[in-house]
Amino acid sequence: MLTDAQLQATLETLIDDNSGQPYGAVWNVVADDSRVHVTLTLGYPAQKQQAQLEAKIKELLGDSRLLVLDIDFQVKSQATQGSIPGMKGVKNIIAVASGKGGVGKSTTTVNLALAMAKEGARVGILDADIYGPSQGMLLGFEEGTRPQVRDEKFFIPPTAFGVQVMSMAFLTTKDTPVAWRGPMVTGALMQILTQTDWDDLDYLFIDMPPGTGDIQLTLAQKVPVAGSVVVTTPQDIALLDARRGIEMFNKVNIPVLGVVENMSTHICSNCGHHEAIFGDEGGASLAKEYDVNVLGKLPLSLAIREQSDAGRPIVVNAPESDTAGIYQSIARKLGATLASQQNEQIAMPIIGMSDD
Ligand SMILES: Nc1ncnc2c1ncn2[C@@H]1O[C@H](COP(=O)(O)OP(=O)(O)OP(=O)(O)O)[C@@H](O)[C@H]1O
Repeated sequence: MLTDAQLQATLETLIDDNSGQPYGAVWNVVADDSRVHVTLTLGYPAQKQQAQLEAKIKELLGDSRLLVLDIDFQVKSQATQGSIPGMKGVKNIIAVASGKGGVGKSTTTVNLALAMAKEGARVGILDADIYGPSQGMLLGFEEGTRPQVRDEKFFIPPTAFGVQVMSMAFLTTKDTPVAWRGPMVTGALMQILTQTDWDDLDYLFIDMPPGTGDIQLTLAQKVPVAGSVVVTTPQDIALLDARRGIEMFNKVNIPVLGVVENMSTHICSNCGHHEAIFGDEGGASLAKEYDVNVLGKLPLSLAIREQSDAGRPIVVNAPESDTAGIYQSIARKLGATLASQQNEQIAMPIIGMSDD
């Protein structure tokens, strides 16, 4: 029988699918005659991997004793671009952007946020897509939803499926934002961001306005972002636009944690056949050119659209579906990539809420 130290050393060599690297020294093993109790402490949440990891560990150790696996995690605040002070109540802000509209950025944001919450994290969404705020609809909020206000100063974000949500749409009528000019938009968004009473979030996802114009650039400079995700479709033109998205983040020193390729293949609803109508290497070549990862590819799927439209995104509506599994995998990879930045924010100054 292997000693605890030997078991631990073996586990350290196991490859973490989410980072592509060995797990390393994140294991603690305590064994007796009848059972092996393994605790894994990660820098990102991975609760949904419990069964899969148990199977991998059993196979690797080849030990006949009962295996008990606890997966713990501790999300750390990563540094922000130019060391901008972080936000109170939020460990890491992740900006989700696209070079152009309609590629599925909002759908990707909501499903990734919900997937991250299912992995065990505390998650929020800020809908900064001023020209087409859709997070309220995607999460099934009634039209006219308004946040509660505390001390006449702070918004308490409404929650859906355990995720805290704020949107410009909760504060305006349908026609208001159209007339807004750039500086007003960024000013209003910064105000919403800093005046929201975010409650102890590991990750706050920002659904950015589509495109790479002044508003997006100003937001990327002002919001204390730890990392970004660029959503693209495989068509060439969208990829060209996605390049601009990556370049924008590079310009302001925000790490691009990865690319999500949306509507990547078509799945026939009759026979289930996958077809890459727009080619299947677009995201990969983009990622190679800019040295970023493709975090995952989502199919063009009727279920994604229908369930989003119905206010129950697929990750909560059909959590065991293959598509929900892809979002879970992307969420974990995103968390692992962010945690591996080795850029932890130390003695973080904080902006935003205060009770003074
Ligand atoms: N993988 C997918 N399969 C099928 N439909 C999808 C998929 N992803 C998004 N959609 C649908 O495409 C439309 C556009 O998606 P979404 O609103 O998320 O895009 P967006 O990039 O945020 O758009 P905008 O730039 O206008 O905010 C929606 O009707 C959505 O349901």
